[in-house]
Amino acid sequence: MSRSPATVLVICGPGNNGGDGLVCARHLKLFGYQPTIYYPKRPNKPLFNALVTQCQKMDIPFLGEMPPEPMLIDELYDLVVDAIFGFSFKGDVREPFRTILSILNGVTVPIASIDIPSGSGSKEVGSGVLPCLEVGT
Ligand SMILES: NC(=O)C1=CN([C@@H]2O[C@H](COP(=O)(O)OP(=O)(O)OC[C@H]3O[C@@H](n4cnc5c(N)ncnc54)[C@H](OP(=O)(O)O)[C@@H]3O)[C@@H](O)[C@H]2O)[C@H](O)CC1
Repeated sequence: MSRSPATVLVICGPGNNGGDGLVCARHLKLFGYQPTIYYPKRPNKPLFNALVTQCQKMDIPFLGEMPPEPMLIDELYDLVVDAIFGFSFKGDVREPFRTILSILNGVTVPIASIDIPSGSGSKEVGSGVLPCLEVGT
């Protein structure tokens, strides 16, 4: 990690894997890291709304857009947390996640995947993102 505090981009998907990402961001902040969240497709359910509120109250920023180039992610963040899809991913990956996964496949900073690498088994993204670490839940 090159910055102090280290910066972490947490990318959250629309299901419980994404919810785990929101919890992860909160804990990162509590442990002194500098998380930023990208959460493009938010289910309108009380649990997820509450998790978002908790992050907002802890002043964790939410990005409005995915950084468009892998190089930009490499410049701004020390680590990416992939909380996009877990075990309920199926079929061909749909937008906006198709673009997101292809950008992630170009980054050189470490990627930590929650549960499993997002997009595993998809034809478009091969074996999914290539994490340096998988964290089971
Ligand atoms: N006991 C446990 O094991 C626990 C695991 N947890 C974590 O939760 C995930 C599984 O959560 P789940 O909500 O079932 O599913 P996912 O987060 O993996 O994803 C579901 C959403 O993904 C969308 N989806 C699925 N396939 C695609 C695709 N090809 N393209 C785009 N989007 C896709 C899906 O959308 P639909 O439109 O299909 O509905 C869902 O929105 C598990 O892996 C753990 O990380 C929990 O923390 C609880 C305990």
